[in-house]
Amino acid sequence: MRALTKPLTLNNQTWVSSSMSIFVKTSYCQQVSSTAMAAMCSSFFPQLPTRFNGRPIYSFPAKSHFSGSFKAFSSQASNASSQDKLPANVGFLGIGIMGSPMARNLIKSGCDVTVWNRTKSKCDPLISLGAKYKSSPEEVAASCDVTFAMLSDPESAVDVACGKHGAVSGMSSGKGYVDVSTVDGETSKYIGQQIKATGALFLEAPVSGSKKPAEDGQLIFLTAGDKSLYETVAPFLDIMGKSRFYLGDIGNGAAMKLVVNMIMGSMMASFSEGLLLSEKVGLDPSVLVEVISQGAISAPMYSMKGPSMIQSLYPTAFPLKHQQKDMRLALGLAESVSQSTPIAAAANELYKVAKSQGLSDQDFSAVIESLKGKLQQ
Ligand SMILES: NC(=O)C1=CN([C@@H]2O[C@H](COP(=O)(O)OP(=O)(O)OC[C@H]3O[C@@H](n4cnc5c(N)ncnc54)[C@H](OP(=O)(O)O)[C@@H]3O)[C@@H](O)[C@H]2O)C=CC1
Ligand SMILES: O=CCCC(=O)O
Repeated sequence: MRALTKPLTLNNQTWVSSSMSIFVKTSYCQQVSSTAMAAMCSSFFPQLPTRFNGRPIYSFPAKSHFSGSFKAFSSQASNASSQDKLPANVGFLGIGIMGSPMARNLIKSGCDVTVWNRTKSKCDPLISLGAKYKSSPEEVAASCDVTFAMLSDPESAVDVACGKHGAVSGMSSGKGYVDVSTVDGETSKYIGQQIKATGALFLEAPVSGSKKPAEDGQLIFLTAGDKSLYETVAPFLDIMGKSRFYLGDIGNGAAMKLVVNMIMGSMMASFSEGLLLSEKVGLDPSVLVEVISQGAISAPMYSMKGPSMIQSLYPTAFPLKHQQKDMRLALGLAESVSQSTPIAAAANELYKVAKSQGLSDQDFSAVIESLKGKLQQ
């Protein structure tokens, strides 16, 4: 089940996503049978539509007493045929903070998953859950219908896809490669060209959402590339995520992701300044976090990260080195179209300072430390 992103017209009525209503779709990975769900919904809300694109949907008020493992239903969801043609084997390359829970959710949903990671030991928990292991990206790609890759940066994404014993060597017609790493559009296009030269299909699909949404299967996929591969892998995206966007040509998914993370990086830098300023003028920064949470600039990020930042604790969900990489790539994107981005440029400098302070592997909220350093000088 996933959030409706556009109005949906059914039975001559328009249904929109709001705090009042969500739509529910049944799928093979959910824990309540469609019959049971249909019975519940028609019993409580007999006036609501029950089919979309030939598939059953169920709708009920979001604040009702229903709970469980459902996800919001998107107007961008695939049609019935895409879910009828589930590829048999799924590969997953890159078992880091994000790759590990994403692959785990695929395994737990009953998919036949084969994993590889540069540091093999990170695969062990997944192997004990039933995953297969291959000793190179090439072998994973050769043995799987669809292979996902979740790697650090452009360099590692290219290396794992196109390097020696890379995924490209195992690809062929009928297969698909889905790169969910955050990279720039040029890198994505390069990887896409190499994959497509083998006859396989390519989709870029970076994600919005961090460690916890990855664990909860609540990521937001920003996809672009081969539409037929998008349709084919939609069921897998729905296991790992709560919504998905198909944005057209390769590069658009990467660009969307970089713009989102550029905004996020600037927000975190500004929030850091505010926390430190409040403290310096004698205010309680915890109260600042509470005040922000009740107003128009409220964001989950502030409420989640603020309390630990006040204690100078930065448990890693999104490594600072990756946020700085995204700022750098976003600034490159802006440069390519002569768009002025002075706020992001200034924030990027703070992330660079934080990296030089040895904070690369801390959470990106550790950027606040770069400002403490300046204040002490
Ligand atoms: N963490 C987050 O909140 C989010 C991260 N992202 C993006 O997802 C991607 C992965 O992030 P995350 O999981 O947090 O990062 P991690 O640093 O935890 O994982 C990075 C992965 O890339 C692998 N890797 C790095 N360099 C190489 C290389 N040269 N060759 C082969 N493998 C390599 C690592 O292998 P090894 O284990 O051997 O080091 C690891 O599997 C990044 O692009 C990030 O920007 C996107 C959304 C949210
Ligand atoms: O790329 C990382 C994104 C983190 C998030 O969306 O919370």
